[in-house]
Amino acid sequence: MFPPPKRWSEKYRCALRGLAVAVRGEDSFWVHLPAAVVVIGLAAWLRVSAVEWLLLVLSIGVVWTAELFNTALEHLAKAVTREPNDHVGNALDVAAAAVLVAAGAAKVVGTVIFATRLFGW
Ligand SMILES: Nc1ncnc2c1ncn2[C@@H]1O[C@H](COP(=O)(O)OP(=O)(O)OP(=O)(O)O)[C@@H](O)[C@H]1O
Repeated sequence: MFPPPKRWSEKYRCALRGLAVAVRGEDSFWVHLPAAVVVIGLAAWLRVSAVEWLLLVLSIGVVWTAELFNTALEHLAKAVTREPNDHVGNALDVAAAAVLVAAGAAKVVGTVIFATRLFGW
């Protein structure tokens, strides 16, 4: 939105628009979204503890946050140049690595919590 919004309600609207832009434009969200639904459903079914709920919600939030920053960088990169550029390439690869790290950590958290409940680890 330009000029930048002054009121908080407009700032929230911008943030929600950003979320919609990212979810609509980025295929990865169509993996993250069902994954989050499955994790929440499984957590409810297995009646995980409050601390486990917090870890799972935090993990989902960290993955989504990383993916949102990654998407933001992709948009910025396209605005800066469409030509091959080593710095742009590195920036995009580092942002993608952030998603990979967050998703890997979330996978470990989910596996440990659910395996403990399902198989009594
Ligand atoms: N301008 C550029 N200069 C150098 N490398 C680039 C550039 N643009 C993209 N790349 C390389 O291509 C990779 C994918 O870029 P980008 O994420 O923008 O593509 P995409 O196909 O839109 O990805 P996604 O499917 O995640 O939206 C980057 O990680 C980077 O390695």
